[in-house]
Amino acid sequence: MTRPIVGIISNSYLINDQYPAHAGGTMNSEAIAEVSGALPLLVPANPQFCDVEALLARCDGFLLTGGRPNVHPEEYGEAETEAHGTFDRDRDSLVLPLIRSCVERGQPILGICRGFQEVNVAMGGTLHPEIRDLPGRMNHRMPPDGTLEEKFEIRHDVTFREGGVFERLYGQRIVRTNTLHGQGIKTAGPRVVVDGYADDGTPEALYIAEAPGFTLSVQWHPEYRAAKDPVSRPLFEAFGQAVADWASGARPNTRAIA
Ligand SMILES: N[C@@H](CCC(=O)NCCCC(=O)O)C(=O)O
Repeated sequence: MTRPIVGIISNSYLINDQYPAHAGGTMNSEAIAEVSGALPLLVPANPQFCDVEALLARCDGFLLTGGRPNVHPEEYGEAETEAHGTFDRDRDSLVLPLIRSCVERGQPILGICRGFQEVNVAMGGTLHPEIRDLPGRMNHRMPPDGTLEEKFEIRHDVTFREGGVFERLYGQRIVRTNTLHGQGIKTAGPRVVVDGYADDGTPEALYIAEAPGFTLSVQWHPEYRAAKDPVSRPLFEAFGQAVADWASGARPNTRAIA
């Protein structure tokens, strides 16, 4: 049987500070291939090379990966400041409409870190430029000079809403996760259900209310040690099931939900 195809949203890099490239972390491909059971296909995140319609037709679901550049504040109606850091306007212009189409059609998406923030912005929410500057918040950024193990170290609890989707997925209300981000959700979009929080109040898990398909997204990085980590594995397995269903031709009844 052919495997379902998951489009992995890439990031733009300069190799050796010179050669422009689209790249995706190997751990994303590993999680999709080995835990979700799908074929990972790297998507150049730039509307110059691919359009939403073609992606929706070719892929069975999308992994909205993490990424250093932040979603541009104009996408949520705010002016750019120095605190907003660097951007990737090409990724913004491809991925935000792609998310809205997937939500409407019921085509599966799994958002991670920047991808989690993109889902909120695509659905009408806003972001804080730097959450560690907010009173009572911890620093959620990775140590700048650490090893990979230190950067992806498990650092805080996430508590899920009682009886919510994530509690049902994990069979428990509290899990422990890594954390590698500077921004965070300020206001949730009208249909964005924040289903889990860190102890300092930072939104960590969400889904889209009344979406016909899989929309679970997380602020942490489940792609790290996805096959072994007990918090990562169930999420990638559930996403794999959703993309397999989509690939088999199963379509959610969007009319009943609208
Ligand atoms: N830029 C956003 C999202 C953070 C994020 O996705 N981090 C992953 C970094 C992966 C990499 O190093 O390329 C924020 O800071 O909140």
